[in-house]
Amino acid sequence: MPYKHFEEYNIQVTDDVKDRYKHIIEDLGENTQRDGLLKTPERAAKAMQFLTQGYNQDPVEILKSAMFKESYNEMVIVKDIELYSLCEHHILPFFGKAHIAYIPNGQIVGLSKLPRIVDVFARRLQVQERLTEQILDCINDTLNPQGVAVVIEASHMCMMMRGVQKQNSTTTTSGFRGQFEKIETRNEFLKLIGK
Ligand SMILES: Nc1nc2c(ncn2[C@@H]2O[C@H](COP(=O)(O)OP(=O)(O)OP(=O)(O)O)[C@@H](O)[C@H]2O)c(=O)[nH]1
Ligand SMILES: [Zn+2]
Repeated sequence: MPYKHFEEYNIQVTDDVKDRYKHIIEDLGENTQRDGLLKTPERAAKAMQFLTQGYNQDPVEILKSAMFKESYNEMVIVKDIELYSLCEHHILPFFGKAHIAYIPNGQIVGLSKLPRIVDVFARRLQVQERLTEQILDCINDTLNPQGVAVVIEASHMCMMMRGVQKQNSTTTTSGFRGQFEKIETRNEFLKLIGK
C-alpha cells in the first residue's frame, strides 16, 4: 500500500505508545492528570506514528506507479523540496530542503513522485547521509536513469536546542550516480540549484 492515510492510526500501537508516553511525561516531572495534558500521551503517540509512517510505505511502488516512456534525455530538476525528518540519535527533528535531478533513459517519472519518496524516507528515524543515499539509490535502481543527483541541506534541532547549541549551522549532503559523476554534469546541476 503506497499511501497510508493518517486517519487510520493503528489502535494497538496508539494504545501502547500512549501508555509509555504517560510514564515518560510523569518521569520528566509533569502531572498527566492536569487538564492540558490529559490527551497529550495520545496526541504524542499519533504524532510519532505520523512522523514515522515511512516504515509502512513502499517508495519503489510509488515511483513505479507513474513511470512513462519518453525520449526526453536532458536533465530534470526538482529543487527546494521541503523535508522534515527525525534524527535517530536524539529523536529530534532535522529539516531543510532536498534538490533532486535525473537524466532519463527512455523513461520519465511523474514529478510529484520525487517529493513523495523524499517523505517516505524522511518519515523514519534517520541520519542525513543515509536519507540522501536512500533517495539516490531508490531513483537509480527503479527508474534506471542515465544519472541521478541528490543534495540535501538541513538544520538539526539536536545541534540547535541542545548539545553544541549552534543556531545557524546547516549540513549539506550529496550523492551522484551515472552521468552526474562527470564533473561538467554535476556542476551544471549545482549551478541550476544555485550552489
Ligand atoms: N553524521 C550525522 N550525525 C548526526 C546526524 N544527526 C545528529 N547527528 C550527530 O550524532 C551525534 C551523536 O553523538 P553522541 O556523542 O553519541 O551524542 P551526544 O552526547 O548527545 O552529542 P552532542 O550532540 O555533541 O551533545 C552528534 O554529534 C549529533 O550531532 C546526522 O544526520 N548525521
Ligand atoms: Zn540528533
